[in-house]
Amino acid sequence: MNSVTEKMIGHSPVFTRVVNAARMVAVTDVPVLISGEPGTGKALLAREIHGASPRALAAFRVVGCSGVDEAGLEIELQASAAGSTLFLDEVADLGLEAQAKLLHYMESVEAGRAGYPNVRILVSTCRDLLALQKAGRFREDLYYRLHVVPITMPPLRDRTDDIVLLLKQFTADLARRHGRKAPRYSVTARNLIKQYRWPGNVRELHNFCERMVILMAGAIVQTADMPIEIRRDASTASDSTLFTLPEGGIDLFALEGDMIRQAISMSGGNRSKAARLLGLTRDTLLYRIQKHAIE
Ligand SMILES: Nc1ncnc2c1ncn2[C@@H]1O[C@H](COP(=O)(O)OP(=O)(O)OP(=O)(O)O)[C@@H](O)[C@H]1O
Repeated sequence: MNSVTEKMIGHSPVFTRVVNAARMVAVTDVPVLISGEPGTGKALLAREIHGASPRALAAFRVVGCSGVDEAGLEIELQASAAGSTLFLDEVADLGLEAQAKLLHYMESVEAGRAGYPNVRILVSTCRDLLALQKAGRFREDLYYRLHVVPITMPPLRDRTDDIVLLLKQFTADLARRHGRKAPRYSVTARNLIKQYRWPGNVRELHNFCERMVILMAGAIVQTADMPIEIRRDASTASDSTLFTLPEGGIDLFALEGDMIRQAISMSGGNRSKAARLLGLTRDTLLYRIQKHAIE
């Protein structure tokens, strides 16, 4: 049996937790509800759960639910063979009648009714299913039937530890696929990549790597070679001026002392907390407290 981690790249704690949950649920028959923003890897995880399950040798069928009505769903459900896995992508796009059909199907499979072969259901959504359920747009009974083991794929901005790993792996794989020499990244370009919020998540990072492999094969990617949205995001996030120096200048030493006093007071005298507020290590803060002779 394959491991769930085989194709899924990531080593951040939040990602590892997801993979561990997927590994545990893979060996069972229960439905899995995979939520998360677009491009976070929901479909890939569903495929990996199937691949790590005792059903790995049977079919894995994907049905995109957008535009699928009750009759369309019925056809898809009937086409699923015993022992296979059916992945319903964007399940919240099913209308209420189709939802009723799915619920009835899942209940019938679970009860082992004649004409209902043993098919495992995995679903994904990028919507807030609970909110839809409360708004009357998603059946409550179906919600709870699907909600046995919910797994939430974290957005890439919450697993920044994985960005460089994904960048390296995607670059190497895509360079091989396109028969190009992999580009390398300057330190500043790499920092921009780490700071960017990646609203399209792993898919956006993958597309970016592909673009760079094609356009910058064998070269060193500099800031100027990066897409405008990545440069713009970083300039608003970190490169922008934090504080504008007045024309008459300032007393930097006094300002530093003042900031340290404020941080100590804000943290109720806790030196570690104060250091965190100032983005310093505790040792550096203690050194500066001494330098400013702060009590
Ligand atoms: N952890 C990962 N390791 C390697 N590749 C990944 C990972 N997560 C996602 N990908 C890749 O990113 C792309 C988007 O993933 P996927 O289609 O699974 O996302 P999704 O959440 O289902 O997106 P959508 O909601 O838009 O359908 C795919 O090419 C997938 O192979």
